[in-house]
Amino acid sequence: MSEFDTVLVVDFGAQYAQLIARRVRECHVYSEIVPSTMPVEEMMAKNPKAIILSGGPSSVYAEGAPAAPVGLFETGVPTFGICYGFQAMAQALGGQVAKTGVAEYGGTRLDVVSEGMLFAGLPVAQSVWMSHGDSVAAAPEGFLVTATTAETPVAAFENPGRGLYGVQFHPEVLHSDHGQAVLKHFLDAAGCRPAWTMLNIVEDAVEAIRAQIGPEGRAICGLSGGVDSAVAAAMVQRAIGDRLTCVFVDHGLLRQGEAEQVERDFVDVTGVKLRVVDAQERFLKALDGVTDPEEKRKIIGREFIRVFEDEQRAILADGPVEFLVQGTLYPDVVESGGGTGTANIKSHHNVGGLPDDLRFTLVEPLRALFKDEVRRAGEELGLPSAMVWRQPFPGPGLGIRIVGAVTRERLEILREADVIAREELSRAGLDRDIWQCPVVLLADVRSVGVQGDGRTYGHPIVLRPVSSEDAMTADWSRLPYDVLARISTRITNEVREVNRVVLDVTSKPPGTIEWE
Ligand SMILES: Nc1ncnc2c1ncn2[C@@H]1O[C@H](COP(=O)(O)OP(=O)(O)OP(=O)(O)O)[C@@H](O)[C@H]1O
Ligand SMILES: O=c1[nH]c(=O)c2[nH+]cn([C@@H]3O[C@H](COP(=O)(O)O)[C@@H](O)[C@H]3O)c2[nH]1
Ligand SMILES: NC(=O)CC[C@H](N)C(=O)O
Ligand SMILES: [Mg+2]
Repeated sequence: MSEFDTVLVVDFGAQYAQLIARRVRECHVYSEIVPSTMPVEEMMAKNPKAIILSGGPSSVYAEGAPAAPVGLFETGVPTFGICYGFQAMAQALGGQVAKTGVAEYGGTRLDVVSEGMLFAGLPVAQSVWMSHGDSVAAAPEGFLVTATTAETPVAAFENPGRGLYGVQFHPEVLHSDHGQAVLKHFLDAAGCRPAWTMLNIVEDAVEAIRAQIGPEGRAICGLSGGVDSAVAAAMVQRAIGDRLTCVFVDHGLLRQGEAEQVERDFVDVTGVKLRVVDAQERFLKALDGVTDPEEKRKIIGREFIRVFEDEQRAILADGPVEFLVQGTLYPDVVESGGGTGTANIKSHHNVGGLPDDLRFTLVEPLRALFKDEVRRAGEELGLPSAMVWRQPFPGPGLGIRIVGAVTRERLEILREADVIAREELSRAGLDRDIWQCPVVLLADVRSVGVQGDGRTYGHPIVLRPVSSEDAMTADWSRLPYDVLARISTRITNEVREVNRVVLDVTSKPPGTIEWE
């Protein structure tokens, strides 16, 4: 008998497939992801103790929609359907799935109507995270409906005799109150033993990097001052020492003080070789007049690589550089549409924004991880906590926080508003409470104001404070009113052209964190 049990996550193109796998691993059960197109015999060859069917962007009744793997429910392996997986299970077993016309996105109240196995011992009313437009209208025969919501009469069902369970909500996201307990109940019901332990992420990664780059290879690393690139750089430095050169690109889309922070928090601590490139001119020129978010992202992704190529040539004297290290995380990959059948939500500059003619071999030690796992690795590597706990800032920077074309003047306005928001949030001691607070300039929107007894016709600034664990889902942060008031007053007083400050009160889903 194998030392540990395996759970397969069958991926229907979910945003959250890795998250499900990770939650299973947190229950000390080994888990891996397989595409929904894998034949059942192949799945069975992996000897799974349980199977989880993921969510996905399709509708089960649509032509060409991925179906539950043929023969799966006859194998006797306990199976848990989540969202699309729940709908696919219902359909395959003779239930009904339909578009009810009412969608649920974000936090939703769930009422447990029958405890069953999944909800044993849990509160009858709980808050869960939903993201669906289709619903199970009728459960298959022999299934007990265990939960409902105001809009979804069949929000969970089970048939313990056959080892089949399903929920419409997403137990894998942290915002679902008892999600992890529900998942654990399924794993227990399936007889999975908590015998698997996560091996040391850092040591494994360093070993893999050494093997990939080889004894002579050289690498450059895009270093942004953010936690992901810092951790990736520190791992690579540990693996290949001074054959690594870091490159910080000032693309003109940075916030105030960004460059200084990289020097202070990272270079001083690690002694890594750093080159700072002033590339403002080329980025702003390439972005001139561009308003489409995806186009902006692709341009920024391409220009980053062009800068890295210039650096590749510039340091040729020390020997050729074949490898490019990036702090790519799993959310960057999945949102860029990088899973099997996964929708493209936005092209992250470092994944979906890469040009086709990339002349580097990528080194991405964090590609399967989530931010909080990366932070843990950063602490293990001994990086300073200011670095490890820094709030994320996207690579395309302020370029995707100006809704409209990017100009120097607009960047200046946004930079001034951003620094005020950050100052006030820090002063109120809220830095660790919120995940990040994008400050967005609606450059093509104007509204009427009255300032100094005169009429103004200025732009709105949007505050987007969110709480999150891993950026896959988020909720808007309930900031104290007096902090919001101070930020609003200061921005409208101190930043010319801005006469209105608005608060974004949208969760993710349905909104993403950044506006573009
Ligand atoms: N200004 C920059 N100069 C060089 N490389 C950059 C820059 N901005 C981003 N990158 C590269 O793109 C990768 C992805 O950016 P991303 O913002 O997701 O990560 P990060 O900046 O390292 O961390 P964080 O998410 O905490 O901001 C980075 O890890 C880094 O390799
Ligand atoms: O390096 C990055 N390159 C990008 O292109 C990019 N787009 C979004 N983000 C950051 O990712 C997290 C999730 O953001 P969204 O909810 O907007 O997709 C949030 O933390 C965002 O700030 C990016 N980071
Ligand atoms: N998140 C999901 O799996 C969504 C399933 C399906 N596309 C729906 O909207 O209902
Ligand atoms: Mg960043």
